[in-house]
Amino acid sequence: MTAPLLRVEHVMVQIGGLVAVSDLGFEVGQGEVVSLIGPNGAGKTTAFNAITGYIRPRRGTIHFEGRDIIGLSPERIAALGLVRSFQRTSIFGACTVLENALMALHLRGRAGLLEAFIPLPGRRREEARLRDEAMAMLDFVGLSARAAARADSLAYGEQRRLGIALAAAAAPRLLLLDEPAAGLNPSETADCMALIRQLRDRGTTILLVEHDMAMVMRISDRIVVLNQGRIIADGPPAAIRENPEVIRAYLGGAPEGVGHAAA
Ligand SMILES: Nc1ncnc2c1ncn2[C@@H]1O[C@H](COP(=O)(O)OP(=O)(O)OP(=O)(O)O)[C@@H](O)[C@H]1O
Repeated sequence: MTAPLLRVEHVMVQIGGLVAVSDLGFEVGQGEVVSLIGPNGAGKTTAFNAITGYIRPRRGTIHFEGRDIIGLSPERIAALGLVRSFQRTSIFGACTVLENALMALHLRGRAGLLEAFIPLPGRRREEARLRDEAMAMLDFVGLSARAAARADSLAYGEQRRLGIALAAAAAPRLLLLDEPAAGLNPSETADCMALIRQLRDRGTTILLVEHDMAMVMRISDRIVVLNQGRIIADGPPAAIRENPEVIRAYLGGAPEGVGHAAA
């Protein structure tokens, strides 16, 4: 058996005096789509922040491709291939969709300072190549027809897709998506699911936090359930749906669709 891409063990995070996550432990294997779910305040965002280097855990270990990443900066972690989705706010609204895509490719570091030293014909070739790559990326997320539009003129679902495309531009090994379907209508959610599947098929492993249970049940290979800062279940959707502790955790004002009792 190969080592998991991500291994989180006994992670404890304190925010102020409060224990936001008490004992987090789960793995994400290469090529999987794993969802992290749980009622409000369960610790999902905190877990994402710890994995991506925005919060330092008090205890525990986080290994990415066998390497301990606790203490590394978010930029360093991203450079290793563990990337978090850009939120809608990180899209430059006043720039065109294509310009946003080009900026994401530049940030990836292929182009950049070095470019200034390339002789002009070479630079033009490099620019044309990047443009082609940016267009291919927009085509991939179904936005090539909108390339010349200002990003803030896109519909909400399109902006979310652009956000995912910008994160995917880094060609990450593991992509963390924070509520990719939030605020989307059913047809936009279907597009978002198709996009996640395409990313997985291209070799990107996906870990997502999502409240849309219908989507989580359909898209996940495995679901990790957090409640009050600890893991209460970890397994394939069919097992999670039937898990009494999960159903209990969600009863009383939880997202619809977990388990038959809550449905
Ligand atoms: N900046 C903060 N200051 C104080 N408490 C915080 C902070 N961030 C998180 N917490 C607390 O830590 C716990 C876990 O919160 P977290 O945001 O990780 O949960 P979540 O599962 O992402 O919730 P939601 O689904 O509502 O986004 C909660 O009790 C929350 O109140």
